[in-house]
Amino acid sequence: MLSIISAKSVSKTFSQRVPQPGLVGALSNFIAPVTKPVHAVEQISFTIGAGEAVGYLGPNGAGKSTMIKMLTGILMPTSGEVSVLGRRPVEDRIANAREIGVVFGQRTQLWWDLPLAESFELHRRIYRVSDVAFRINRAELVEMMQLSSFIERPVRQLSLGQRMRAEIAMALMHEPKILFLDEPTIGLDVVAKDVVRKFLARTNRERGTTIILTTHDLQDIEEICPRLIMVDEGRLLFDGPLAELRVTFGARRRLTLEFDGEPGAVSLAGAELLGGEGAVREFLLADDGRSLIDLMGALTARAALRDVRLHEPGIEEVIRTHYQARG
Ligand SMILES: Nc1ncnc2c1ncn2[C@@H]1O[C@H](COP(=O)(O)OP(=O)(O)OP(=O)(O)O)[C@@H](O)[C@H]1O
Repeated sequence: MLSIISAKSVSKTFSQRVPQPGLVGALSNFIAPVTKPVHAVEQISFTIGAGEAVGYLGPNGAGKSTMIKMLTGILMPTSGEVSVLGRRPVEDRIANAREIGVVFGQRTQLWWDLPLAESFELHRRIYRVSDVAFRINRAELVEMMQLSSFIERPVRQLSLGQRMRAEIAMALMHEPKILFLDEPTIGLDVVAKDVVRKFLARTNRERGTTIILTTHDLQDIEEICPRLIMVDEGRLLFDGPLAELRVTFGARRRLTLEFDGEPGAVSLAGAELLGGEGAVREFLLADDGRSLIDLMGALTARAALRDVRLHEPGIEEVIRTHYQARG
C-alpha cells in the first residue's frame, strides 16, 4: 500500500506559563513570566497508506490535536519529520491544503452569517473546483448528509449536528485525498453521531478517501476505522487493529461460578480467586490460552455447579483499566 502520511520521531514541546501567586507574582507574571515545557507529542512514528481509515485515540491532553495540527500544516514539529503526500505540511501549506480536507469539531470553517449554500460556493472558489465537479459533489454530499432542508439557512441558526454534517460535506467538496477530522462527533446526539459515522465509513469505502480522525469515543473507531493509534501523555501506546488491543494490554477474562450451595474452598487451576460470597465465586483467568472446558475439568468444589458466566472485557474496559492503572 502506498504510504501517503508519515511521522518520523515527531515531538512537539510547548512552553507554558506558570502563574506565580501574590502581588509580586502577578508583577513577575507580567515582566518575566516563569515557563515550563509541556511535551505534547513525544517521539511518535507511524505511516499511513492511501485509503486507510485510522482512529487517533487518547484521553484529554494526550496530544491528539497537536498531531493533527502538525499533519495539516498549522504547527511545526519541534523535532522529527512529518510528511503528507510527499510534502512537509508547514512549508507547503497551500499545496497541502488543496489536497486535504480538515474538520475541527470545536471550530467552524463555515461562514457564520451566510446561508450554508454560500459557504459551499465560497469554498468552491477558494479551492478552484470546476463547475461540473462542484455540481456533482454538492448534489451527492447534500443528499448523503441530508442537508437540503437547511441549506439556505444561515450557519449560525443550525444545530450542532446539522453544522457538523455541513462541515464534513464542505471539507469534501474539493475531493481531498485525505480527510482529517478532530473530534467529529463531539457533542452530537446519538442520531447525528450515527449519520456522521455511517457517512465517513462510506466515504472511505466508496471514494477511497484516506481518513484520520481523533476521538475520545471508541465507537467512532469501531464503526469507521479498522486501525487504531492510541496515545497517552504524548507517547504512542498502540498502533494496530482494534481487535489486537486486548492482546497487547493483556486483558484477562473473568469467570463467575454459581454453585448449588456454599462450595467451601474452590480451586481452579491457573485462575486467581477474586472473591465472592454465598454460593458465588469469581475468578480472574490466566492469559495462557487454556480452554474453559479444560479449566472446568479440573474444578474442585464441595457443591455442584449451577451456572457459569464468562466475562470478556470489552475494548472500552481494556482502555479504561489501562488508563486507571497508570494513575
Ligand atoms: N498552543 C499551546 N500552548 C501551550 N500548550 C499547549 C498548546 N496546545 C496544546 N498544549 C498542551 O499540549 C498538551 C496536548 O494538547 P492537545 O490539545 O494536543 O491534546 P488532545 O489530546 O487533543 O486533548 P483533548 O482531548 O482535551 O482535546 C496539553 O497538555 C495542552 O495543554
